[in-house]
Amino acid sequence: MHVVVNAAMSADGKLSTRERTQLAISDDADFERVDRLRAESDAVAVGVGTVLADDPSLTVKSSSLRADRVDAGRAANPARIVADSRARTPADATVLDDAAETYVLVSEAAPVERRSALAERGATLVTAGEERVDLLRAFATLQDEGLEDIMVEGGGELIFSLFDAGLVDELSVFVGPQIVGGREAPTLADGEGFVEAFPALSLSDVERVGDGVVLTWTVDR
Ligand SMILES: NC(=O)c1ccc[n+]([C@@H]2O[C@H](COP(=O)([O-])OP(=O)(O)OC[C@H]3O[C@@H](n4cnc5c(N)ncnc54)[C@H](O)[C@@H]3O)[C@@H](O)[C@H]2O)c1
Ligand SMILES: Nc1nc(=O)c(N)c(NC[C@H](O)[C@H](O)[C@H](O)COP(=O)(O)O)[nH]1
Repeated sequence: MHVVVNAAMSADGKLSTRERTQLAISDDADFERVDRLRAESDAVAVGVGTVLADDPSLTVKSSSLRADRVDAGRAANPARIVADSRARTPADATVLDDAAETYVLVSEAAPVERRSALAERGATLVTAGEERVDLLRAFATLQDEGLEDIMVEGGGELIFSLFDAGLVDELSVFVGPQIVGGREAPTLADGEGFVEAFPALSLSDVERVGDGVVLTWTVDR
């Protein structure tokens, strides 16, 4: 399995505002790069915080990239993965529509009626972990399902946990030309934070995009 985290942050490192509502940091050129990354992936993953804040579709926007996938014998859109310990994904969330297959990763603590509601909407549930999703186990199950190339779009809570679990192979970040500020605003890696054994990165690419820059690192092992 190969896991790429991709996100967009302001010049001061924020993924959105202190109100945690969706904020377009990427410009059109960067959203096109994100679309190409999605099109290359078997699945696109987010945390339920992002589903609740943004209601994303996580589909490939370019019809020619979707057609290329179909020509290659793949589904038009990559699968979608939502890490959702307590099955809080709303039944009417866009990620549950029929544009792509959707896996919801839940813990044992997810209420039965919430799980049933998601299963009724066609989601495939993967249960791993007691209170919180055990990402190592859940991702092993996804690999058994044939998902090899995973793109993670955020948010900061999920990204921190994936680094903590040693699951990230590559990180690409668009750093955009604005200041957002706010000590409560989400950053690239939130969660508890590391105080030692910081994941170390090696820079593999730097690309100017408009007034921003895309930084790509591989994660040292
Ligand atoms: N700029 C960007 O690239 C970008 C990308 C995605 C999200 N966002 C923004 O980020 C914010 C949402 O991010 P967030 O950090 O609040 O939520 P998140 O999307 O990271 O989701 C966190 C949730 O994931 C679930 N989860 C399950 N297992 C987990 C585990 N092992 N570790 C951590 N979480 C686990 C939990 O229920 C948790 O509440 C929104 O404001 C959104 O707009 C920005
Ligand atoms: N690359 C990127 N740049 C941004 O400026 C931004 N705000 C996000 N945010 C990621 C988040 O998951 C969004 O909700 C999805 O990018 C929406 O995806 P859709 O268009 O609904 O498919 N991602």
